[in-house]
Amino acid sequence: MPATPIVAPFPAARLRRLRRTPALRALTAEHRLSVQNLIWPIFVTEVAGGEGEIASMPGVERLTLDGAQRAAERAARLGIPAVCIFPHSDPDLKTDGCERAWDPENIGNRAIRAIKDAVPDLAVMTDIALDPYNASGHDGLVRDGVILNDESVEALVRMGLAQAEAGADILGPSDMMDGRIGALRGALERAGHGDVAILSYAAKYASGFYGPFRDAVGASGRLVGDKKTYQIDPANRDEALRCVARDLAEGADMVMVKPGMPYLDLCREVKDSFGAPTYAYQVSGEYAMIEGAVRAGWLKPEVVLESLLCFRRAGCDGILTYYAPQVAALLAQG
Ligand SMILES: NCC(=O)CCC(=O)O
Repeated sequence: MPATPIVAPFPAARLRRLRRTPALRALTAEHRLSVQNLIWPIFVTEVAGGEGEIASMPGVERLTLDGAQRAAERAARLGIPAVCIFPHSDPDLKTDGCERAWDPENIGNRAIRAIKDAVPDLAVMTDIALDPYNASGHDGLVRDGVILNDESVEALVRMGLAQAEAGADILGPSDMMDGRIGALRGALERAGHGDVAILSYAAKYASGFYGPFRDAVGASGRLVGDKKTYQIDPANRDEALRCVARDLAEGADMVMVKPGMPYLDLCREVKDSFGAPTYAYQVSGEYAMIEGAVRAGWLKPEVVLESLLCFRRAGCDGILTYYAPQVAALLAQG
C-alpha cells in the first residue's frame, strides 16, 4: 500500500462500488484463509480414563494414542498440514528433575511415533517445555523457588533431541529460557537432525488466556507461583521484537506470537520487521471465549472464520487453532 493511498474525490471514488456483489468482493479480498494455514493442537493422554472432553474447552478432547492416530488421519483427509502434540502425562510420574521429559517412551514421544506410523506425510510439531513432566508445573527447572535458566536449557535440549529422534518434523520451544534456540539448533546439527525445523514460541506472553490449557494438560492445580520471570509482560512490545530477533539470529526457522487475538499488533510487526514465517497461537482461553459465546447463542459461529482470517490480515502465515478440523471442513464446503 503506498504511503498516501490515492482516492479520487467523491463521486469519482465510491469505495462501496467494489463491495456491491459477492463476486466483486471475492475479486478484491486482500487476504484469504486456507486449510494450509492451519496447525491443529491435540492433547494426548497416558492417564487411564483421562480421555474425553475438557470442561473448559467444550468440543476439545484429550485423546488416547489410538485417538491421536485417528485425529491424524482426519487431519490428513481434511488437508490440514500439521498437528501439534501436547502431552497429558501421569501426575504420579512428575518429578522436580523432569527426567521423563527426554524419555523416548514418554507419552509425547509415543504419540509422535504413533502419528508418523499412521500418517507419515502429516507434519508433526511438538512443544518443548518441562511443564508436562515437572512436579512444580514450571517450564524450567526450579531450585529454591528460582527458575534455573542454563540448567533448564540443557534439559530442554535433551527433550528436543528425544522428540527429533521420535520423528518430529517441527520442534516448538515454548519455554522462554534464554539461549535455548542456539543450544537446540547446535545439538540437532551434531546429532544428525539438521533437517528438523524449529518454530520458536518467540513472543510468548505471560497470559491469563492459557487457563483452560492448563486444565487440559492437568497442570492447573500444580503451578507454584507464576511464569512472569520467563514469559513476556503483556505491557511490552519492544521486548517481544527483541526476543524474535534473538531467536531468528540463533537459528529459529519460524516464529510465533502467543496468545493470538489480543496480540495481533505484534503479529503485524513481527512479519513486517523480519519477513520470517510467522505464526500465531489462538490459545485455549480465546477458544473458550468464542466457543462459550457461540454455545450460549450470543455470537454466531461465523465469528470463528472471522477470527482466523484476522490473523492472516495481521501478517500470519499460519495459525495454531483448536478449531482447525471444523474450519477445514467448512473451507472444503466452499
Ligand atoms: N505451550 C502451550 C501453552 O502454553 C498454552 C496454549 C493454550 O493456552 O492453548
